[in-house]
Amino acid sequence: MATVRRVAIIGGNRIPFGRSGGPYARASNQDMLTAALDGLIARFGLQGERLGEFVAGAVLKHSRDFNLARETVLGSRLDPRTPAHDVQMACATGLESVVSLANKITLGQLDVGIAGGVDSASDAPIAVNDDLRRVLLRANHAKSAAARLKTLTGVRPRHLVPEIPRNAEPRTGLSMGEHAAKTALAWEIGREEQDELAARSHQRLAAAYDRGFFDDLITSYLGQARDQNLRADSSVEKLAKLKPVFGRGEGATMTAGNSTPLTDGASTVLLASEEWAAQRRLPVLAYLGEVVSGAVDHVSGDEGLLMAPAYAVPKLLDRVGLGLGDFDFYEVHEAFASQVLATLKAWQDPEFCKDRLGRDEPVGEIDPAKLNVNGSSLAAGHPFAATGGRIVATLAKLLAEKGSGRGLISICAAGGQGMTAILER
Ligand SMILES: CC(=O)SCCNC(=O)CCNC(=O)[C@H](O)C(C)(C)COP(=O)(O)OP(=O)(O)OC[C@H]1O[C@@H](n2cnc3c(N)ncnc32)[C@H](O)[C@@H]1OP(=O)(O)O
Repeated sequence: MATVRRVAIIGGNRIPFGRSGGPYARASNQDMLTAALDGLIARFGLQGERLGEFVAGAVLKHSRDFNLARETVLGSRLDPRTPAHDVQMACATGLESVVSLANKITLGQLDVGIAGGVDSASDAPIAVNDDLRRVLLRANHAKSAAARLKTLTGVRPRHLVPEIPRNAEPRTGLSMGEHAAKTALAWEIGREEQDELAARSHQRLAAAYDRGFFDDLITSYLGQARDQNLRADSSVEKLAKLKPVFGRGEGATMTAGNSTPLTDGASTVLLASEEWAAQRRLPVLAYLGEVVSGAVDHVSGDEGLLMAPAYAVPKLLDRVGLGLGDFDFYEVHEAFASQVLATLKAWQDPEFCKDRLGRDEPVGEIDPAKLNVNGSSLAAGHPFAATGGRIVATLAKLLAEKGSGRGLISICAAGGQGMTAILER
């Protein structure tokens, strides 16, 4: 018989995020995830322990990483008898890993585990094309060396063209930036407000580092002690000088400064039942509350690719009987500044709220002073699957610092999806 128990967030860890082709250019997903995992293990004295599960994922995975989480456990300081499995929900992978693990703790199926995520934009999986793969498979099945050689003589120059993963939606062919540019245009999101949001993200992340907020959340890695993308001196004036990179003509407002950079990094979060935490005398930072995922039809409908949270958050609020204003902190993943602003605008728009959400009143506004108070993905960078863990650990610690309260997480993801959750203390 299943029980239902609260899931405690005990702590998080990550490596500083690096820009694609930067300090981690030669590190694999497994290397980075192992570093983030071992950092967490060391912090909480879990060396040699057999945990309930390690649940993690990556968006860009090599075929050799068919169960990346399990291989990471085997290379880590955990007891190798700790089971592990992979999760994939694009940019929401990290949060989905947390939720997937938390559900097993809630149901009493296990007491403690670690969730995580990693991505390397530097080490993207380049594959051989389908034609060459078929020749190689035939050669592999050949009964003799001569037959194998004969099959291989069928290789033609066109077979050598590699399959390079494109940063594009499979069903539209547009990159996420191009999709976001269309949404920015539709919602009339201006350049200056995007640059303001981006500058604030950098300034707040720098301030959080300076006050030591990340001292126990980040393990230095390969000589990197802070997120490489962070520009403490960022300003609207500097950002205004950058040329648009997504969209066309006068309506193009999205630049390298108000978009997340391609990033490498990894994060982990320790979750447990309250009983386990109490037995270990480990303080609980916060508890995972309600969770809602969502998806929009960005292919045949007129929805923006990254607008799923605009739908999922109101559903989450209704489920728990709260208003948008009833939170102390809001962690809204900054895929692009324009994306955050379009989502906020949708919640204030009477027409969107009536026609799309079926509400008589707008969802409401978020106090900018409570939004991404320690900066977010525009400043830290966005190694796709590692962002959820970064956000959960940041928000849990903010709530622990405050002593009590409630925080809202909203993460948009490729494929027209999104994950939202509440943390409370
Ligand atoms: C659900 C989701 O999360 S969807 C989001 C998924 N993520 C993505 O799609 C990634 C999107 N990002 C990208 O594709 C790339 O990072 C791009 C296209 C935006 C930019 O790529 P690049 O042009 O290679 O960026 P690069 O780092 O070289 O920056 C371009 C210039 O802007 C400058 N710049 C970048 N950021 C800043 C900043 N914050 N302040 C001032 N200048 C900046 C750089 O210094 C560089 O200047 P330079 O040309 O004089 O050297």
